[in-house]
Amino acid sequence: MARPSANQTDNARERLPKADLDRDGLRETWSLATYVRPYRGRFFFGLGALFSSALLGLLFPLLAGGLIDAAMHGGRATLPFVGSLTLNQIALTLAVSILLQATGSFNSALSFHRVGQSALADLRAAAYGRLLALPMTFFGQRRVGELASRVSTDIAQIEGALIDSLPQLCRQAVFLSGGLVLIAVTSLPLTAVMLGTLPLLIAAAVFFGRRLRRFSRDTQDRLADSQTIVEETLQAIASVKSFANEAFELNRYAKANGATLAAALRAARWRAVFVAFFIAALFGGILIVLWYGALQLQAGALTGGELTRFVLYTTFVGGAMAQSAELFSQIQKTVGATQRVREILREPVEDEAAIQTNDPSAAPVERLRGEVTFERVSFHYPARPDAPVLHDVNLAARPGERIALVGPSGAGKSTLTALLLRFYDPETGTLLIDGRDARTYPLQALRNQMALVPQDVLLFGGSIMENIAYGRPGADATAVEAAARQANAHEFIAAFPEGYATLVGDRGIKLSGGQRQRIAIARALLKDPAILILDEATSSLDSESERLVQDALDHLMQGRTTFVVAHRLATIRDVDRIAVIDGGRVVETGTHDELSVRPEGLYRRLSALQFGDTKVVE
Ligand SMILES: Nc1ncnc2c1ncn2[C@@H]1O[C@H](COP(=O)(O)OP(=O)(O)OP(=O)(O)O)[C@@H](O)[C@H]1O
Repeated sequence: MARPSANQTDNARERLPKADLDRDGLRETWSLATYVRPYRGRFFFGLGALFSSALLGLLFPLLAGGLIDAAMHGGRATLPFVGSLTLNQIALTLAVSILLQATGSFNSALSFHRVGQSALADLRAAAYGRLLALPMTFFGQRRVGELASRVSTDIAQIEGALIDSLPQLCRQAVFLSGGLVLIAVTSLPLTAVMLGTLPLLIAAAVFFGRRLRRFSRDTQDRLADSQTIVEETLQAIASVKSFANEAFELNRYAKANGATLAAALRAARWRAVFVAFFIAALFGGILIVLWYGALQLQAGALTGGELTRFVLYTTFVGGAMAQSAELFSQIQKTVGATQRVREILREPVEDEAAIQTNDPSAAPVERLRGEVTFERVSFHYPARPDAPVLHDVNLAARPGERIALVGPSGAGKSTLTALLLRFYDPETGTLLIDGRDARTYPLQALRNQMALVPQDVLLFGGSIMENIAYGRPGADATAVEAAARQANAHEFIAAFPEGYATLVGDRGIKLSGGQRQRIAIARALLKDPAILILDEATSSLDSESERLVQDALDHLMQGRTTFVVAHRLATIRDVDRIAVIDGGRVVETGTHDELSVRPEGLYRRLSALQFGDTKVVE
């Protein structure tokens, strides 16, 4: 999946639902502390630095007011908590406090970033590890792309909370409580006047805030709609162009874009009204405080320095209050994001042992002989309990036997191979491998002895060497080359100027279907499995390529039990036995010759369909 851009992530974060701040939600969020624990030393150091710099910040109005008082009263002023100082001493203290404050801010910012990023890297790794270990059932019930982007958005939200919101919350809490205490110390009547103007501002902020949020969510939704159009059309650009539908798509986009603009303008009008009101209310409030303060000054109840100090503290308190609404909403979003990430971390994995040891070889199984027996196996996919897929399937493969699974589309061929790989377990009946119930083997160790050569071979972004070595991570260059030779891939690889270092995938060269298949065969050869599953490509290759692939497959199948999911009957002449599947049942088994002569047999009918009425595969 394409990595979301910063902008997309921000948009997605903007749209995250908020959770109720109930006890469970907060407990879930608190559980994130596990990820911070390894870095707790640095975390508490950062917290200490943060509180010190916030407290030093609170000194500023006190000293600034003191400067004015000293200037007006013979060069010396008496300050609460500090004592009597000269004008220059006050200025020097102020300069030192600013320096210390900057040092504290530097240390706290650096510590919170380090702790936050490290904890988040651990959380991302844990979430990814968990996702990889979840059973196929989980992926069958969710849209994987959506899931991946949701996890990355949720983790970005948590990251923002750890790095920005939490330190901000602490700083603002110091400013709010410290500021309130210090303005009350400065002048109680003036504090009462200031607090009197607050309810109006808070009510306005809540009223406008709700509307603004609704409008901006609306804008984001519409923006997402128009982005979906862009993504869809770019992904399917070949279809758009081949249908010459550029104008149609442009029109569709123009409508969605127009709706985004209309929503954005509606939000902008409210925002403008809000800004105008807030500025008028803010300055009005300051005017009232200043007017009353000036009266107090005139009456001699307050000094000029005290009034300055008071106004500065008021801006601290006001700023902290204004930020608290945003911080509160960030906390709500973070609680929601944590809950969703924790849901994934709690999902049961398919093989707990593999997760814990993180080492597939931890529970080794001796080399399997490759005997496979489906014994009265019935199965339905967990997502569709009402649609049975396999009914009472009996099928046995001797070690080294090659069995082709043929049958109409949707008959259940791939499902049988999915059970063999233990992506799912049978509903009833048993799958035996070397005479032992497949469920009793350690999952990773079992899969280590199987290889799947799929229809659509996925090559990872990286070199050809890395792509082949995927079959046995850590394999050396000689082994990779030997596998490539056996898979008839060496020649075309060596013909590239960069040979095995040639990059493939999104940023590299594009290989043909036949070349990709031979890479996949080399991968499987390197893995050296006892049991092999070939999901044959539906589209035919040209005859030369087909010969090379077939030859490579012959090498691969030697000495291994092989199940070939066959779509084209022409390619399965050499198998030992054919199992014909229809409607989830094995309806016929036998060799090509045996099945071709059964008068009413399904195989004979399928052959007739593929090769013309009279001709049966030879
Ligand atoms: N993940 C899934 N969840 C639910 N149902 C599924 C799933 N995968 C397949 N099915 C259903 O199971 C049935 C058998 O599918 P399966 O893929 O095994 O058929 P097939 O014989 O391999 O078909 P084809 O030749 O077209 O690949 C189909 O009806 C299909 O719709």
